[in-house]
Amino acid sequence: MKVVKFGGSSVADASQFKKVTDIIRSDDRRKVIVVSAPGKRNANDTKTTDLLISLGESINNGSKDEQIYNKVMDRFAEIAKDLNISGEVLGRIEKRIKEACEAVSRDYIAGLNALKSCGEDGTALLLSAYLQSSGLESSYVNPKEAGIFVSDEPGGALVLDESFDHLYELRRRDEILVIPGFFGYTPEGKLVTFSRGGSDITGSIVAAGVKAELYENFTDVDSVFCVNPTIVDNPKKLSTLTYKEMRELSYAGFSVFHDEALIPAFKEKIPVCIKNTNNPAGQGTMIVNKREEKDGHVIGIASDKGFLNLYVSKYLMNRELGFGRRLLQILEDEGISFEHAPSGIDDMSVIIREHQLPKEKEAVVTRRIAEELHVDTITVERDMAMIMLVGEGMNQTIGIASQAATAFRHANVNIEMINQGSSEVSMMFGIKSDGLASAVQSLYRTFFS
Ligand SMILES: Nc1ncnc2c1ncn2[C@@H]1O[C@H](COP(=O)(O)OP(=O)(O)O)[C@@H](O)[C@H]1O
Ligand SMILES: N[C@@H](CC(=O)OP(=O)(O)O)C(=O)O
Repeated sequence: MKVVKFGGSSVADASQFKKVTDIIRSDDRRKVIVVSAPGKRNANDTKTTDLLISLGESINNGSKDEQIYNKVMDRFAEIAKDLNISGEVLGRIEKRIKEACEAVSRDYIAGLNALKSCGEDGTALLLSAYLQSSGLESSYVNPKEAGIFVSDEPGGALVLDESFDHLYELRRRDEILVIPGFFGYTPEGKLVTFSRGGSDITGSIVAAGVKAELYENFTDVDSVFCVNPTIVDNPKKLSTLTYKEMRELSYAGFSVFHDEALIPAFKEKIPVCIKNTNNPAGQGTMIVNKREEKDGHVIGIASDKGFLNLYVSKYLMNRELGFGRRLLQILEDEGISFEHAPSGIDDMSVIIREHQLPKEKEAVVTRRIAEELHVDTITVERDMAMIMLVGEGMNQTIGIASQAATAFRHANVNIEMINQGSSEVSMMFGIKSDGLASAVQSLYRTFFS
């Protein structure tokens, strides 16, 4: 049995639904289907999830934006019309969206989660109806019915262990099951979504639960590339990656697969295959537990903007027991999570995502650090980017850092920070954001040309 997830780009319009149906029909092991909400049809389009979020915000600000509401409904109506799906299905979708809009007025956070889930829910209803009308026996399965139970963390839910046994029961069903991705229910019955891009997580949870032979993740690229294809033209395709490599790469910027989505599949050792809905015959990328050719080379370069460096220095910091703990405690008190914390004898840097430390909070945090830790210097440098070189065994290979440093020099980009850290499979470089593209291109030439 295979679990197959189709991302937003794969269900963006009726012609994509037809490709999805052909893919499902072509292999009778494709029994459990997880879908996202309709994504962008072209570069200037808006994802349905983003429309739903804007709709929820408008309700919260006091007046429901009817234009956005109509845009959401039009997207579903157009797909239904082009696929000849009955008005009853569209009526069900509309009813759910209206109920979620009312829920937003009562309780913004809970209501917004319900509203966000309508994108995936509507897609699942439409797809199962279309599969039926195409002669494939199929049912829509709500995540509650499937037994996807999650923690009560709206917009960032985590799966609860009990889900996996419930999901195993789905194996008893004969027809093709279509499950909306991106959300689950707390044991008390409250709908909660995963973080953005979370349909990948649903797919992985379901694959682990039903003990699938393969988790196929269909998107709009032929494979995972060794570098973001929007930064380097025609980059090298990766045929195989390990779970560990992919998790590092996703976390550090490979948006093609959610970084949290690997864990359930990894625990059950279910291989993951990333494939293209627009070219299903292509080989795709396999993500597995072990890769044969561990040649010690860099296999991927991930990058992301939007970081800051909170830097503190204090003479004799090395002698002050508990300094690091107290600094990180202040961040914890203020609800700020950090990414990396490289340190020197008298200095410590904490790398934080910029959205975690808005300007108002920055003032509070820096004042507390200055007053409570009596530091000599404290600075906050924004507009930082992180570049991660990833590859199993890479850190045992001599010369990677020096080759990387040469690549940065060729790109004329100053390295602000290097962190080989505790990960066995990655090396991180911090630079100013404006040098990101040229640094990544230069690293690509060094390691892949
Ligand atoms: N290293 C990479 N390899 C492949 N795609 C990448 C990579 N980094 C970023 N991407 C982007 O990820 C996109 C696919 O992910 P996403 O937009 O979430 O698809 P979906 O609509 O299927 O959920 C690609 O179109 C590509 O632009
Ligand atoms: N629709 C949700 C969840 C998701 O996984 O979407 P996509 O498959 O388009 O990345 C989002 O936009 O966050």
